[in-house]
Amino acid sequence: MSKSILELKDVKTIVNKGTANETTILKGINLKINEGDFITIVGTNGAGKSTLFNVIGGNLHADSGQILHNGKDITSSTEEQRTTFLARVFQDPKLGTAPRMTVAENMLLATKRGEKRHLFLRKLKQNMERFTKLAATMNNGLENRMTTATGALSGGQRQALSFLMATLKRPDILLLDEHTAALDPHTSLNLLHATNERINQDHLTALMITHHLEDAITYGNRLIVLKDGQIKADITGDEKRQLNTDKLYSYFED
Ligand SMILES: Nc1ncnc2c1ncn2[C@@H]1O[C@H](COP(=O)(O)OP(=O)(O)OP(=O)(O)O)[C@@H](O)[C@H]1O
Repeated sequence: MSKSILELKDVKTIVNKGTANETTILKGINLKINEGDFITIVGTNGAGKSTLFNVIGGNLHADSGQILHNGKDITSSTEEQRTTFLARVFQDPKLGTAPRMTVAENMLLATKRGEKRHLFLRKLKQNMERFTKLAATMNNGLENRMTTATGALSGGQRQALSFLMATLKRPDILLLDEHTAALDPHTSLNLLHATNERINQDHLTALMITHHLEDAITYGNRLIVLKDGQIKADITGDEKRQLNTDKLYSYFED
């Protein structure tokens, strides 16, 4: 049996507590994420997908229930504490990179995720070849811009850099929050391919939110449908391999 990396037990989140607008967003999520799982997550707007990532990332705390990392209770640990084992890539290419620092400097910082970080010129030189090779795996010319300030990159290059940074120091859990949604179709597909390759090669454990049902079916070994704050379907194995968009769409309807 696969080892469980992260487990959510009956996790509920409530917003605007004690007011007329009090709403329960996640309504008792039970989810066991196993080592090596690549889980795609779909659901209608407002289903709770980003809230689920916020609760896993520690940006938002669960109001009840438990979150375990390698069996250890992390329910009340902070976002900062969780960066030691967790990395997240957002939809907005501006998030996740420091705009005035160069591509190589950003990559060097990323090797120290969750630690006290200092930039040493010597370390930059030592790592330049490795960073350039890694940048080249993104197939978008990032390797030719290693000494360019990140703010001057194209959106696609910047997002590819955010992805590389999230995976440079191997995370136990990688959260991809519609990380290709702001890119044009060609650039988006390119990043999706690079993402898939890196996750498979490095046997990363990843969760990816997407609104593209075809992508949710194509990528990953497991697919979760969130509906109204609950897990409506959790599909793996042959069922996932045989899934088509019509069948998947039916989970959204009833
Ligand atoms: N801090 C908050 N205060 C009030 N309501 C919130 C808060 N965070 C989320 N919500 C509400 O909770 C619901 C779930 O939001 P969430 O962003 O998790 O959905 P989502 O599935 O990621 O949607 P989308 O596909 O549109 O990104 C929405 O109705 C949203 O308006």
